[in-house]
Amino acid sequence: MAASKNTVEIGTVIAAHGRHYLAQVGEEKLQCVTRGKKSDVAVGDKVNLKRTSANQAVIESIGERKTLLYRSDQYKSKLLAANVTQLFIVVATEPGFTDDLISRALVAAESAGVDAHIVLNKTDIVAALPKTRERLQVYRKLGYPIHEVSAQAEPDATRDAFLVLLQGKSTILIGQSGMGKSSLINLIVPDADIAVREISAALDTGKHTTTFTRLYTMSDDTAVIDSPGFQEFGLYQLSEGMLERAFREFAPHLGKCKFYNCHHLTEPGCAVLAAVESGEIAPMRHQLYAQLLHESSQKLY
Ligand SMILES: Nc1nc2c(ncn2[C@@H]2O[C@H](COP(=O)(O)OP(=O)(O)OP(=O)(O)O)[C@@H](O)[C@H]2O)c(=O)[nH]1
Ligand SMILES: [Zn+2]
Repeated sequence: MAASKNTVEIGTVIAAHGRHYLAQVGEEKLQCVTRGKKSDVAVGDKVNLKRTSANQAVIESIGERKTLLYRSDQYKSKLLAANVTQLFIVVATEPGFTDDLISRALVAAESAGVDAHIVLNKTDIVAALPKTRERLQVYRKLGYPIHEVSAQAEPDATRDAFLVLLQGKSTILIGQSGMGKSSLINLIVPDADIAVREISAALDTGKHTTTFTRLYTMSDDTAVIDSPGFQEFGLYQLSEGMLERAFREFAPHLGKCKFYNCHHLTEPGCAVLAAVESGEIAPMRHQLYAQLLHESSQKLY
């Protein structure tokens, strides 16, 4: 029997589309809205709900978040997911990926206190493997784990490796289009396609089935979140202090610049610039830092 209208129930937000949400409450999926114009609910949020009908509810409040991942442009920020413990960036031997997106995702993870890993898919395309490994070396040196898999050529080994990595965690997968993220999700979550159809019917997203973030519950303490591919990963919301700390290789040099308020851009006696000069910090990473600092100064909200 459905709970009475006045009981507060606890659910997990498993999909968001505009200001419409789908929450998992036990075995049920409830269509939810927020009160008023609030739209600060993220996939992964634990929410307190009050039912308005058998399969609908209003989100009364959001439980305390362990983590919150978000991105933003000049005008507003966009919640990606709440309560995730790790972020997997999916790349492939082919087609090519951009370092910009990888580093932005790493910065987002660092500033949210989320562990970041890189998944290199399509290792079966051996001709492109050495070059790809070489490109990922910069991240390996920074200490980010890199997992090599092949969703297509070694599905069983790939699934097994993932299940170990995901166990007990809440993991969000992100990646550029074509990297094989959908193939990996389908391996890990056997009924993913059915779940997506169910969710998009409930949220009435029409044909835009791949444009929303959704959460798959694997077990009580294990969840996987699939996020749509995006071209832009703006991080306008990060302050200068957050940015310099999100580049983990800057850490040994922070506080050692000549000027205490050094921006690490052109200042004389800058310890970060000296480390770039000596090859200790990759120029590509410092360039992205400068770019992100520029973006955050353009923030209009
Ligand atoms: N050779 C090879 N191809 C793969 C592998 N995994 C996926 N692919 C192929 O790569 C292409 C993209 O895979 P998808 O799973 O659709 O990739 P996606 O990252 O979800 O991309 P979008 O759906 O565009 O976001 C498909 O043609 C897959 O068949 C792999 O391990 N090896
Ligand atoms: Zn400096």
